[in-house]
Amino acid sequence: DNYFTGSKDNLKKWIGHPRFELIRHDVTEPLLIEVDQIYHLACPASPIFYKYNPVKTIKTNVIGTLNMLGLAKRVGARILLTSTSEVYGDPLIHPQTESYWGNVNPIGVRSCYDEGKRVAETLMFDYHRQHGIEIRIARIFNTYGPRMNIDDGRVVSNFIAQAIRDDPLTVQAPGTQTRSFCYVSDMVDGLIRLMQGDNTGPINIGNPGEFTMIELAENVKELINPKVEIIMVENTPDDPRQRKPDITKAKDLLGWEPKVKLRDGLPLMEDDFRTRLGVPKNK
Ligand SMILES: O=c1ccn([C@@H]2O[C@H](COP(=O)(O)OP(=O)(O)O[C@H]3OC[C@@H](O)[C@H](O)[C@H]3O)[C@@H](O)[C@H]2O)c(=O)[nH]1
Repeated sequence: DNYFTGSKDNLKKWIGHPRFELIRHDVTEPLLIEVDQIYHLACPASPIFYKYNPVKTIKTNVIGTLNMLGLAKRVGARILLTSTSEVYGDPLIHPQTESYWGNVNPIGVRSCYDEGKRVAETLMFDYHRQHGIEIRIARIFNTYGPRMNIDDGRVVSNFIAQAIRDDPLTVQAPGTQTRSFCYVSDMVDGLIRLMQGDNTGPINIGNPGEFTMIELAENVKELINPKVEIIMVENTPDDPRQRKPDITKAKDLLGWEPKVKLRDGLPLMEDDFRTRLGVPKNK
């Protein structure tokens, strides 16, 4: 981790464990270690963070992926890339299947991330075809859960922190745009199955339960703070209008299906946020 968005606090309980090693490193620099498997997850994933230094974001996706593929080639490791639902851009087919090539703006403010991940997928397949590297590609859909950075900026963490702090929930206009939210433990289970299985992917890993941002705000209000206000604020450019994974491949090839529904996952995240913010439930 280079700790650009991550936190050592999240790993406190593992530090000192004989089977755990933490290295401060940035994947845009080469890394020489001995490994059997590489989960290449490095890249800021929240739009506010990946847009903060777009040149660095694209370097992470291109040079970082080249470095990790170089490592995989040198030691003969299998490598898994966490790609993203953002490779579908503002999708014109719904739900999104892996065979859809996407509708992406190549010069927009999100391009450092969505085009960056598209190049990362290309590099993975070129190393596979040219050098016989064993690859796995997951296309992750919106994911949430405990231990997310409270100021991460993504919608679920924003709404939960706002509800706990009695601040208005900021729905970005028009509020009818949709997302499908996957709980973190389901995501981890999907990634491990993909790594251990025989399929290169790309495979969508996400929860097909689809919500508008207004519906998400209403759920957070009802479950966490019925008195909180919901307000409409300005959106950012190129915000995808709809997003929902087709998970037929994940079900058929990995035997994977998400278990945690949004209304069960939100309170688990609320508990963690309340502890870290120091605001008990019945304040
Ligand atoms: O406070 C907020 C924040 C966000 N939103 C809206 O919520 C929706 C989701 O926004 P987020 O910032 O959480 O995430 P996005 O879907 O834009 O991007 C994410 O996509 C999938 C992953 O690859 C990444 O985690 C991230 O890029 C957007 O429509 C956004 O306009 C709000 O309504 N209010």
